[in-house]
Amino acid sequence: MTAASSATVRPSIAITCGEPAGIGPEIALRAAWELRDEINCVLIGDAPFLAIIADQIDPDIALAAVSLLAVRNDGLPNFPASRLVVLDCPLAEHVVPGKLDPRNGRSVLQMLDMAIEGTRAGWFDAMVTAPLQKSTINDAGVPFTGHTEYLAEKTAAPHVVMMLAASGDHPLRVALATIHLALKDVPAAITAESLGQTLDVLQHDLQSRFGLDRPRILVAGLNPHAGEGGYLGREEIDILIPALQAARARGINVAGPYPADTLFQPKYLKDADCVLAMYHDQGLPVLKFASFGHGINITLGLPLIRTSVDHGTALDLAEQGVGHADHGSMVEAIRMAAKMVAHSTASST
Ligand SMILES: NC(=O)C1=CN([C@@H]2O[C@H](COP(=O)(O)OP(=O)(O)OC[C@H]3O[C@@H](n4cnc5c(N)ncnc54)[C@H](O)[C@@H]3O)[C@@H](O)[C@H]2O)C=CC1
Ligand SMILES: NCC(=O)COP(=O)(O)O
Repeated sequence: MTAASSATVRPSIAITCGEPAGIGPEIALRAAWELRDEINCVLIGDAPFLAIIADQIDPDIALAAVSLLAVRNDGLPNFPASRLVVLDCPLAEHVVPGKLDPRNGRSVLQMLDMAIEGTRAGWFDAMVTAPLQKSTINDAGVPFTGHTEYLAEKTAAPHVVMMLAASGDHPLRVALATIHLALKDVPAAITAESLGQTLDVLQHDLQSRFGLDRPRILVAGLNPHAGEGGYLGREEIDILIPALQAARARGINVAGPYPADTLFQPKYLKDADCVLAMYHDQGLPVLKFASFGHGINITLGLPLIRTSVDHGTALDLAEQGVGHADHGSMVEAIRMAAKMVAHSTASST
């Protein structure tokens, strides 16, 4: 039984604080404190370091540190909402805001490992991640592409999908057919099989985690003008159209491929639950233009709920000290995780 299975209990959500030299610790603390009456946010990070940042934000923020061993033995402690629980994940080195130190890279990954363990064990109902610096994890000697791929590997998820969502009642949602991939490798990665798996994951998770009965998915073409009848590329004719036909035959409400430059207009979007873009920089700039600062990054296809912010580590802001970063996207990511917990609980009962 997870912590949110009783309506009277605040959902417990793990928040990994991410790259310590970035804005992650600050936005995690600010958001957790703001939401404390509705959500039990458990921060995962270096407890003494977080205490310093908390004090700089607001001396009223009260933290209670617990060790992984204690939680493994006794479960999450039950503190009142006026104290934020910190699951201690010690850093290797002193942090200088704005200055990356690969010696802390492995601790950042340990935060993720703790969140995964705790979410799978039922200490947490979901996990939310603050941004990390992908290059610093690689500089620490660990090949790393992103949280999405790391979580897929650690949970043995066969196929995951990155989806970003704006906030609001009828939010724009943009999912990606390929994720962190060099542009030159994109065309070869788009196969009928991978597109079919992506559409299956989208359909499944939009139903089970978002409560949408029959989600309508619009698919962007890969090439300009969706290939212009084959004169500007054949991927639409050879791969996308057959994959969409097969998905329709499986009962998925999918349309396209549409030219990506015309698809993102209200006429098309008003009846859509999600747009599937073919690659990272085809879909995400649109979403970020529409809602930067309030967008949410969601990983679909995992055996757990994970959301994140729509931005990176913002070292330029961290370097200036606390008080410059907007924590709006973190608030939305935590709220979205809590909503997904509620939908998932409802759809499994
Ligand atoms: N979920 C994650 O872990 C993500 C991590 N990243 C990583 O972050 C690092 C830096 O990426 P960049 O491309 O520089 O993007 P970035 O989002 O860190 O910064 C881009 C611009 O947006 C501003 N900005 C970002 N977040 C803000 C906030 N909360 N409030 C106010 N302004 C904000 C920054 O000051 C900067 O001017 C990279 O290593 C990248 O991989 C990027 C996106 C997501
Ligand atoms: N552009 C989104 C991004 O890079 C975040 O990736 P991930 O760390 O959530 O996989």
